[in-house]
Amino acid sequence: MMTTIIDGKAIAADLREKVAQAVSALKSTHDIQPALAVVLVGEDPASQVYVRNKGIATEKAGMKSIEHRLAADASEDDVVNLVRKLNAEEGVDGILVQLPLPSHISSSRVINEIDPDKDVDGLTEVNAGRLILGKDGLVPCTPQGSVIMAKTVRPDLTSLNAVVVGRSILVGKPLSMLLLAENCTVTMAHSRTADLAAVCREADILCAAVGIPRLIKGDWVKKGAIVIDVGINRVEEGGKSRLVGDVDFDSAKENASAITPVPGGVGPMTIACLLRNTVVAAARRRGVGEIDL
Ligand SMILES: Nc1nc2c(c(=O)[nH]1)N[C@@H](CN(C=O)c1ccc(C(=O)N[C@@H](CCC(=O)O)C(=O)O)cc1)CN2
Repeated sequence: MMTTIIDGKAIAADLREKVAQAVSALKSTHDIQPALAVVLVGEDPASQVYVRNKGIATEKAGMKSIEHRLAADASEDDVVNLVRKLNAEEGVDGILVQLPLPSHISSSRVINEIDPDKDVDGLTEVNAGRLILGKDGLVPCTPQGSVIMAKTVRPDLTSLNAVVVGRSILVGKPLSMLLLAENCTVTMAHSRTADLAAVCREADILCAAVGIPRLIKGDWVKKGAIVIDVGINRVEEGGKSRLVGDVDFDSAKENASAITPVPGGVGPMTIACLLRNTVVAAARRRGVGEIDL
């Protein structure tokens, strides 16, 4: 069987181009330049890279990028006060607090301070509620990117059995809701699911977001399934550091009809969807209405 390797970089580049066109139209017809504010607390090296890449991508799409960096020992109140200030700023359309936060700060408290209409990560309780209720809101970026990728190989997901392995707030739970909205029959599985292999074998769409390197083996993948690997795990192998997913790519691709690689799969979609959410939020907040991207 020919297996399609779903190219996240190419799909993300395409989405970023569409966002840039929407931004250009907002500027020329409404004199609006969307602005994204990113808050980074501490010096986590990976977070610094992600934040820098978000800033570059935001500017490349023609939007304004605002960065706020707080020291690792900033208090929870310092972060909350900054979020409140950004909520009140008319010119800020999107607010994102880079995760993880230092352990002395409650991410849940900080995130839920964000104005839901500026919550471009889609992580506030209000946006989680909107997603469950099927109302317009802002949808978390990585799950949004995962569904876009699956739909590049199978535009209509109706009636498919989707298994989501992982139940995080950032990915597993919202991804399950998005697949339900696509009319899939969704099973939410996790590291403690009894006979996880058997559950995975039922999947027409198998999404792995559990954070365990290569947990999902090739013989857990049904012939012809679409495999979306959300895991990004750094492992040491042969004296070298490399990124691997939650799926054992080489064996899984023998059975899958389509599969996302790591790196170059879902990861790049995260930032592209963030840009999309920012332009969508800007158009709604500023009374232009819905943008179709
Ligand atoms: N507030 C948020 N914090 C975090 C999120 C998020 O969506 N919102 N997600 C991750 C980190 N992240 C973005 O913030 C992110 C992770 C990975 C990638 C990516 O493109 N990865 C590449 C590989 C990169 C490498 O070589 O190291 C890939 O998979 O191809 C983009 C964004 C946690 N925090």
